[in-house]
Amino acid sequence: MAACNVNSVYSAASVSAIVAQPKLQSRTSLSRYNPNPNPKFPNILLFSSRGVDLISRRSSRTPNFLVLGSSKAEPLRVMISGAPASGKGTQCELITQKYGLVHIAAGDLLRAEIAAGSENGRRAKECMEKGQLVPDEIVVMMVKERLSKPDSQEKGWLLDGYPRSSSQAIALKGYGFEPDIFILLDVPEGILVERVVGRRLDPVTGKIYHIKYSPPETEEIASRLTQRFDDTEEKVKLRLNTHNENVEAVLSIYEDITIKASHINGNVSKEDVFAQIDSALQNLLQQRKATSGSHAA
Ligand SMILES: Nc1ncnc2c1ncn2[C@@H]1O[C@H](COP(=O)(O)OP(=O)(O)O)[C@@H](O)[C@H]1O
Repeated sequence: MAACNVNSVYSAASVSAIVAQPKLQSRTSLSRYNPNPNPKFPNILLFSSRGVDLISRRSSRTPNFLVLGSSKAEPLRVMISGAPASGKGTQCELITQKYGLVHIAAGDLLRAEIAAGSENGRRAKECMEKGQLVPDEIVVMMVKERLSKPDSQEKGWLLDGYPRSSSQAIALKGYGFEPDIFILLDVPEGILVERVVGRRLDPVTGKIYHIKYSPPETEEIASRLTQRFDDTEEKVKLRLNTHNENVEAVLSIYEDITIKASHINGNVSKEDVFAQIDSALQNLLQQRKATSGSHAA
């Protein structure tokens, strides 16, 4: 499904312009290494999605390789997706606590833009009111800029609610941002609407409550809780439709790195869902260790 059309400002040309400017994100610069001191035994460059490692041949006869320089442990790059109220926020909190990643939520970036009163914010709100996707020309640049900041580059990132369409995935890939893992929170649809309609935010602490399942601790907190403008039954149904229309296209792009963290009947606790995610992330780190070990061998 296409993004929402706001005042006809969305054009295919603007998106292809975004996609057509690939920029290789290499965290290891070749200039960091000394030039090969012995041209008789040429250096070997090992290219991988993790950057560039320089390997020098010790002798032309012995097939031993000495790793002279390798990029320091790469931070994790994680994408998380799921229907409205599938628990992305809760899982993101648990993931960032344990793995120290920078949490970047596309919806939060858009709400900040609305709060800032910008033209992009005004246009985004029109789409969000309808439960539709905000045009790529607004979202892609916002996410790309946040991912490019030094904290995301150094600590790694957890991208929440992006991409929501194949064009968003392709645009980000064009800028050199690709995830190590794509997590899909799989929650039965029946429980989602109830979760959304009862969801409340404490604007002071940022904590999310549910009036029935996770009520505020005190009267004082209860009196200041707010509700997101799109957390009504009518709007969540629209958002669910949008999610269902787009999820398969996005999944097909990340098929080989997708894990589904499942709520089965909706009865699984947040700790159990996190355990599934945690185990997938640990496996990924183990695999990396094994791969870097075999490079050094
Ligand atoms: N990647 C995105 N592309 C386009 N629109 C988005 C994107 N992320 C969020 N939005 C807009 O913001 C709204 C709220 O998103 P979010 O805060 O993630 O909540 P939800 O859990 O309902 O998806 C979405 O319904 C959509 O209109």
